[in-house]
Order: sequence, then C-alpha cells, then structure tokens
Amino acid sequence: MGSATSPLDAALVVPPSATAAAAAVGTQEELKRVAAHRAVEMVESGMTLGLGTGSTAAHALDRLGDLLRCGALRGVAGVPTSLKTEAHAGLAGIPMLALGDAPRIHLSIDGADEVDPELNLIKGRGGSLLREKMIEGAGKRFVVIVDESKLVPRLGCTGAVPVEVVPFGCFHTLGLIRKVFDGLPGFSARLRTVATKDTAAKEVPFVTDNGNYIVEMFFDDGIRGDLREISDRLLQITGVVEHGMFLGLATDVVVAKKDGSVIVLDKK
Ligand SMILES: O=C(CO)[C@H](O)[C@H](O)COP(=O)(O)O
Repeated sequence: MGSATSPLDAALVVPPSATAAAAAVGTQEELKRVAAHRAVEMVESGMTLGLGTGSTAAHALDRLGDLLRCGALRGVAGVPTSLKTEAHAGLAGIPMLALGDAPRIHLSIDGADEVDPELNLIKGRGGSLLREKMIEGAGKRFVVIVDESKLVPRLGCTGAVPVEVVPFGCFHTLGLIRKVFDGLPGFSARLRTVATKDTAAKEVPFVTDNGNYIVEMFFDDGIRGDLREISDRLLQITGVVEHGMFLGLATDVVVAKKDGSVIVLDKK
C-alpha cells in the first residue's frame, strides 16, 4: 500500500489542488494527477524515460517539467510516444531523445484504458499504441498510471480494443480481423473515424502518427480466451501493424483511488 503524499511535494511549492488531500475530493482528473505524481517519484536523475500519451500521462509530463525546472531532478531525458507528447514535453522543458538514440530506457510512465488482474492492459484509445508499445516494451520498467475506474476483470470490458492497420486494403483487413472472432456473440469491429468539416464526407478515417488507420474491436463482455493466442492471430494478419493489448509489459501499476489512497500493484 503506498501513500498519496509525495516526498517531492514537500520539496516543491505546489498549489493545494495538486496534493493528496485534493484526491479525496475524487474527481477523475485529480486522481489521474495523484497517480502520475506518485509514478514520477520513481524517477531518478540521469534516467531516460519513455513518455506516455494521454490525459493521465500529461500530468506526469507537467510534474517532470516542474522537477527539472526547480532542480529536484537533473539529467533526465524522455522518449515521447506520440507527436502530441513530444509537443507537450517540449513545452514542459523536458529534453528529448529519439528511440534509436537512447542507449537504454530506464523507466516508462503511461496511462492505460484498462488494466486486468494480471496487469495486462488495453492501450491506444488515444491512437498512439504502436509507438507506446515500441518504447514501453524496450524499457526496463513500465509504470502504468490509472485511476481506479480503469481496473477491469477482463480486457475489452469497457470499450474499444484498437488495432492499427495500414490504410491500403483497410476494409479487407477489417474483414480478416472479424474472422478471428467469427461467431463470437456480441463481437463487432469497425474502422475508427473522425468528423470533418473539410470534405464532402462527414467522417474520415482517424490517422495515427504513423499514417495508419485504427480498427476498433468491441466485445459485449470482454475478451474471453487465451489473450496471447488472440494476439498472435491478429499479428499474423498481413495489414495489421499492432494491437492495443499490452500483455505482460507493465511492471508496476499505480492506482489512485477515490478514497484518497494510492496503491502500487507490481508484476509478481
Ligand atoms: O493509450 C493511450 C493513448 O494511446 C492512453 O494511455 C490511454 O488511452 C489512457 O488515456 P487517458 O490517460 O487519457 O485516460
């Protein structure tokens, strides 16, 4: 059981809203911030970090920027998992490295859409799953930061499971993805789209930082069956680049709870 109060909070002058006490108020945003700050306590000077994407990871970027600015951390560099994170980290004053230029990634910090009891994750509802998996999978330690609403009994319970596909033949690939779950009651899959004002079409495909599309898979009651086997079957489809099931990658999960406590689950 961890504490929501960071020793580094004491070293910094932070507004009361950023403290553990605020977490007891329990808005989801406050819980995200508390989880992010707790994870940043694991960062040491000189580390190279995988910098995650999303609203929870954004709190970690801000915290890292604050700690670098006040000198509590020195010599830290980050490898961003998306163009959005790269822009945010730049504004926060975090020095950055490209994936191939970082000799090693000591620690990655990122949010997740779902966390199951084995610490498997669904990630990528923000669309950054490929770079996230490349960077977080390359590091020694991957710390996931979530509020308790992200804990699920089974992956795929609360929303889309994203799959990144190349644009060429995307509807053909969508058909092949559907075949993996042929006959499964409650399963559906569709291409992720976004509204546009620019063209005659009301919706256009969502495009990832890598120029790819996203297929969203939905399960009535979560994904049942052997997750690794399902992962392998998806990855065998030519046209599939990567999927958002992060199996066995998370080493620690920091969970901020509505009662103001923070727990850290780690891989057994
Ligand atoms: O995987 C991600 C982006 O691709 C995010 O980490 C995930 O969607 C969680 O986002 P948030 O912290 O905003 O809830």
